[in-house]
Amino acid sequence: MTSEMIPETGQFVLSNVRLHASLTPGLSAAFDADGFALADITVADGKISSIIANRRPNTPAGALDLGGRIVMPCFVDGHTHIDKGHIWPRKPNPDGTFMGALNATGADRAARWSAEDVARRMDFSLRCAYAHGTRALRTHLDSVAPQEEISWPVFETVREKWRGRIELQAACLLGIEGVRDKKWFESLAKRVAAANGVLGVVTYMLPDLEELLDRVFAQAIKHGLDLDFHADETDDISAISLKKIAEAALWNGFEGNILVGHCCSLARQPDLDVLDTLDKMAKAGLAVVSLPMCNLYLQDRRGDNTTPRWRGVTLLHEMKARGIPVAVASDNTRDPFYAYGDLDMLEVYRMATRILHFDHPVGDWPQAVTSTPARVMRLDGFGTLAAGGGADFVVFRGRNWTELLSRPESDRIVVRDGRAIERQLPDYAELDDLMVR
Ligand SMILES: O=c1cc[nH]c(=O)[nH]1
Repeated sequence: MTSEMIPETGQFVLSNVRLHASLTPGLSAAFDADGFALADITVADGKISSIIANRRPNTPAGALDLGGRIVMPCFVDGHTHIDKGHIWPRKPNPDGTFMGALNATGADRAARWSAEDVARRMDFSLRCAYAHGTRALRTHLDSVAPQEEISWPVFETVREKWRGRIELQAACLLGIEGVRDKKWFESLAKRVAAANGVLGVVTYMLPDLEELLDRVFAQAIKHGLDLDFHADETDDISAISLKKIAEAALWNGFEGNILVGHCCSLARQPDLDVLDTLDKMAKAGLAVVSLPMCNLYLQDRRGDNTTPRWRGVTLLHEMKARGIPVAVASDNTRDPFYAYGDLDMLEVYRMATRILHFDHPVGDWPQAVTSTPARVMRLDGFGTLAAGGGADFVVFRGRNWTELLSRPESDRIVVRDGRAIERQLPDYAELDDLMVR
């Protein structure tokens, strides 16, 4: 089976495909212990016209027999930084630490992030994401003055260019002390609202954290914005800004969506404190995105050649058990916060399975890279496979979890609007002129 075998137009049937229960809400079939069932997908004019259980001993005439290959809906990547992506060759992290990342990125941004530089690196990142099968992506945009005046207009142009291929959202990113400048923060919130964006800040412990959070919530309410936080990206057990966000959401009566990323320190805190925070998060309706690859890279790195002793990720299983929506996402790619990555959500899922134990049982963890981030991003119909929905899916070679998650699946077939797309990844050399030191 190759991409050329997918018809260019009209109606076709993909028979004997393996679908997961958590991603096919309308499918009535005998799912096995791993959550899979064999099915037939009919595609007509770019949409899925039916999905039915495969009960036939023989492939129906004219259908393509996929031999039990796994088919998943296109991915939704809910937390990325495509404004930073691919600066590593000109600005590596000197020691692999969080502070090393912050300082290196700040210096690079001030010196190099022109509109052209940001636009070209964003486009490069999106071509990677698209080729790997991503259909929607939220990026944070460093919005420390004066960068917001450059990156937001670039983002709006890039979003238009990519409409129909990748649905793009952006959230502003700044340390929460930036909110102390009320006038500037209000102007940023207006800019974000005008661009249909999401209001985001990075939270850590400050004496006036509660007051600053109230200002963030006030601006979100005033401008009708959803919220997206980076919280407690540290192993410091005294970092409890996640709990403060939940409390602020409750006392401000916030009704929009709130996504919180990282939340690393929670995994280091005593059980009773954790339970209290989880209760408040569930009550406040927070959703969480964990960034397993970036957390593994940055957390527990002391810069002294010692071996890391924890995985850096937050308590996703405990959150999920409380009904808190949980997702995983790419985060940074080839920048000082993470030296690697290619916006490949299958890689993220594979790494999450290993780091976070998305197995034994697999249950509905596949939703963490598909329908859960879609819900948080208010993207109806994304991240599931259903009759009437778009024919946007990825055909893998793997026929079970161990086959799917053991190889890179570089030859996967990505179908968008019923057609197999060209999956050529951009050449790094394209960015060489931007990487001169
Ligand atoms: O780009 C960023 C900023 C903060 N934290 C991250 O992990 N990445």
